[in-house]
Amino acid sequence: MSFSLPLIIAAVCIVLALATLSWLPLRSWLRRRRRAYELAALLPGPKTLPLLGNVNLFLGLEPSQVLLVIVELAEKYGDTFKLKMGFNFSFMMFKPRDVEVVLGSTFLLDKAMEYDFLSDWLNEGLLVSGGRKWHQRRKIITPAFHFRILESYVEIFERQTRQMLERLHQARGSDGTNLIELGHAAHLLTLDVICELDSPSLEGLLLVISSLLKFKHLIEVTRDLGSPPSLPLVGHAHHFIGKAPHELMQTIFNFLEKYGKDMTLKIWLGPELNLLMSNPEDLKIILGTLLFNDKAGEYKALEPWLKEGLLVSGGRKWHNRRKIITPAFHFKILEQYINIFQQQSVLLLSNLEKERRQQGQTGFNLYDWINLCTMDTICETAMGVSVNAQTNVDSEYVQAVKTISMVLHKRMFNIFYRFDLTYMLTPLARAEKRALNVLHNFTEKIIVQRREELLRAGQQDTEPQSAGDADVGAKRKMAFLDILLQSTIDDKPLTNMDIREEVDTFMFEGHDTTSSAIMFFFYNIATYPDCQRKCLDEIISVMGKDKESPVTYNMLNKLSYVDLCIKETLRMYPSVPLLGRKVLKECEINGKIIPAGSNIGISPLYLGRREDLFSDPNTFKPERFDVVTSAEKQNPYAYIPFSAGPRNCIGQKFAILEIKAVVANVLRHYEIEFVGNAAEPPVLIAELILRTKDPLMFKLKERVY
Ligand code: HEM
Repeated sequence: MSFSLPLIIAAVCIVLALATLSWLPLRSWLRRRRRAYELAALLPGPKTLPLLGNVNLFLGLEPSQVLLVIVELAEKYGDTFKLKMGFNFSFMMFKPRDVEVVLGSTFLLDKAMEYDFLSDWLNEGLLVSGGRKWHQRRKIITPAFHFRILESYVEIFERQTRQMLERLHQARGSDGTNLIELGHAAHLLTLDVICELDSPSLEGLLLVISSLLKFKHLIEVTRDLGSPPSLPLVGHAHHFIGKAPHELMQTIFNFLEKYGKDMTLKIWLGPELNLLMSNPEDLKIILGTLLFNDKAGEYKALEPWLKEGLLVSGGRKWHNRRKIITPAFHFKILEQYINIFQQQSVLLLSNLEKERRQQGQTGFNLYDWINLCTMDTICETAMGVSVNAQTNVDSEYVQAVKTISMVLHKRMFNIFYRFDLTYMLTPLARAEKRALNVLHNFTEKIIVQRREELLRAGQQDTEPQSAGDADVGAKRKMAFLDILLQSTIDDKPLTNMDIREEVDTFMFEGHDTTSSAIMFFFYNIATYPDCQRKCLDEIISVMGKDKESPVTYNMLNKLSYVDLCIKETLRMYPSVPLLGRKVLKECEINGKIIPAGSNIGISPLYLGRREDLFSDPNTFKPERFDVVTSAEKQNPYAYIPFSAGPRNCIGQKFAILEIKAVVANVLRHYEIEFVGNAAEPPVLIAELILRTKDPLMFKLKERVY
């Protein structure tokens, strides 16, 4: 058999090209192509040619004939058929019901490939752009088409029409017999009109007018919503100025009780409209659908650290990321983490033991030790390395996490730090910059290292070889980081920056929340000793009397009474006391008009303490969550410590397992006693994470059994 030279060269080129392509993106591309072929096979369509597909049907046709061919094909193959243009499928849809689904969808917002031809001229203008960019632009451009603004254009339409008529009159000739091309004249008219509208001064004016109109509209449509007395210009801001952090939340809750209508309260902070909504029926729409998927302005403070990570991002970016991160929380993966929970709990116990030995009469504050434990845990599970926070509190990374958490709280809740311009001049801004440097460098280093290890190993499930940093100790399985390193979006692997956003988001969202929950759990069972006893009995019956035996996934799943106590703790003390969403499009929720541009605030804390939703809400009653014995039926949108719906907490199962592992280990060793007045509930501060005004102090008594 003999081969010709061009054939051999072609074969070598193909082999080289395949070898240079990284296997992962190629595999994912092939998977997508296979899926596209499978789905396309379900639809009718004309026969295809190799490589060309159906391109031959349109070759050499005049534009007017293209439409005729499509109509003919529709007659032959029905309302929905496929065309294959080269390697890509196009689906032609003529059924109004299908068209409604496509055009009404919030996901199918990106334009077809054919629009790429426009991008040299229009770049990423409204017509061509997609995702977050399209979202933001559409929002600011929409008011320019308000009817009041359109009204001001009528004069231009009128003037330009008069000019066109003049041109037509001349073209008609003196005897009126000349033929005129009306289409061309109309084209010139619309060109003149649009150029006139496009002038920069008009743009500025439009912006001012549209802002005023928008503001007026906000006032009009929300007139019927309940609100406390307001002042001109400041709105309701004066009610909050000068209030201590713990008074702010109480003030809002009091207003809701007094002025709220249908459990909704309207608060104007200057020109900013905030709606506090707490009717579970409304929350079903807000949290249960993807209509309100964008986060409120307050989340901006998180962006310097988390950039566009899962917690902060919106639109398509959020959707793609959520899809690829979800498998990282599969129970098979969580099971691998139990060892880490156990090892970190043992370190916590040794720190608690040191404190216990010198606790004195006033006891000590458990929170800081718990917080270091949850920091170590999330770091090791998300990145696969330990920062040794519990044994090395002074580590640069640990200090940077603490600094940034403090900065975020201040930026979100202190008016002095709210505005970028004034904030930049404060020492806090400089501290934030230094901390961000440390955090970002650390995460980046781990990602680069792991990427290289994966590349070197040439397979996807290797253990890391070394961490190579003074702060970085043990090496673990890295399901979360590995999943991100192996994922693709639109056939492209995630960049180091993309991955850093998500790893940092886990670091932020995954440790303060859990430590707050563990601290309030200890507070509750310390002030309800019967519940503490029941927890201990259950722990001993599931895990035995050997205090040192490690917890397992199965054991944790059997701790059902502990589970009820965690649920009840999160009802009374939800770690995230307030959530916020931004309304992008005016809508109606159960009869209330919610205007575009307003913020929606939702408080899991307020909902959890409402008497009409939870009987005797200020009493710790874990049994209320027992589905077998309790008569109390929980509304899923009234109990929302992990939020609800498609954008709920992705880490909730992880969090519950971690809390159980820590409390089971601590309760086996110590009886927990609250030092303070148990009859006086702690004064709460509802910031980014729920905390108490004064530290909760505890004494630990060694258990002997
Ligand atoms: C008791 C512990 C926890 C509580 C009470 C909690 C609560 C919440 C809440 C209320 C949200 C919604 C936030 C919003 O809409 O603005 C949320 C989102 C999120 N949580 Fe948690 N969380 C906990 C632990 C964790 C842990 C351990 C992780 C990671 C391992 C985690 C990762 C996330 C992420 C990534 C999001 C954003 C999800 C998205 O927007 O799609 N959380 N969490």
